[in-house]
Order: sequence, then C-alpha cells, then structure tokens
Amino acid sequence: MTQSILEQLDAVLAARKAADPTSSYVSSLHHKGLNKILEKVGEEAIETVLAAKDAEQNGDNQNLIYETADLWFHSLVMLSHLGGNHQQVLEELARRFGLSGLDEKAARK
Ligand SMILES: N=c1c2ncn([C@@H]3O[C@H](COP(=O)(O)OP(=O)(O)OP(=O)(O)O)[C@@H](O)[C@H]3O)c2ncn1[C@@H]1O[C@H](COP(=O)(O)O)[C@@H](O)[C@H]1O
Repeated sequence: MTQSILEQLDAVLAARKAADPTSSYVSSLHHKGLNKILEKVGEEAIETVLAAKDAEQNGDNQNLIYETADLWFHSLVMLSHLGGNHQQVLEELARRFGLSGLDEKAARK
C-alpha cells in the first residue's frame, strides 16, 4: 500500500529523535526541546496569519500555502516530540465530521 506523505513524514520525524542534531533540522529541534519547537509553531502561525492578509490583498495564495505547510510541519514536529502523530488529529477531525460546530461547542459544557 502506498503511504501518504503524512504517514511518511511521521515516520521520518520519529526516526529523527535519535539522529545526529548537527545533520538534521528535525533532530536539532528535538534536541533543543519543546520550548524551541513551540517558539517555531508560534512563529509559523504568525507568518501564516500575515500571509493570509497579504493573500486577501493581492489575490495570490502561493505564499499562504507555503507558510501553512511550514505551520503544519512544525505542528507535526510538536506532536511527534510529545509522542503523538498526525493520525490522532485525523481521527479527531473524523469524530467531529458532520457534527455542527455550534452543537459540538454546546456539548463541551
Ligand atoms: N517538511 C519539512 C520542512 N518544512 C520546513 N522545514 C524547515 O523549517 C525551517 C523553517 O524555519 P524558518 O523559515 O524560520 O527558517 P530558519 O530561519 O532557518 O529557522 P530558525 O533558524 O529561525 O530556526 C527551515 O529550516 C525549513 O527548511 C522543513 N524541514 C524538514 N521537512 C521534512 O522533514 C524531513 C526531515 O528533515 P531533516 O531533519 O532536516 O532531515 C525532510 O525530508 C522533509 O520531508
């Protein structure tokens, strides 16, 4: 069976936990620890927001896609660092699928 890019990426991110931090960006993030990873997630989130505002102005989503990929990637590194993976996020989205956001919010209380 062909693995999706997210499955392949999860496997690489997990393997990088034990790799040399001088030869891999992901290993260097794992090595620096959670605070550095969270700093990158925050930075990429802000860059994504700014790219969305630019995209609204100029009608071109190319940089927004690029920044969103950076945000997704660093979010996956964060999950991996804490022992999680993309599949858990997909399962949560699947659980919510078809459930109105308003009903779901009401059910949280
Ligand atoms: N998808 C990505 C990916 N997306 C973005 N990035 C890196 O994320 C960083 C983005 O941060 P910035 O834009 O802030 O760049 P920067 O200024 O260099 O970062 P800082 O010095 O501020 O930390 C860049 O270094 C990008 O190269 C990625 N690095 C790796 N991957 C995947 O992860 C795999 C493993 O990567 P390595 O661990 O480096 O082998 C790769 O084969 C890819 O599949």
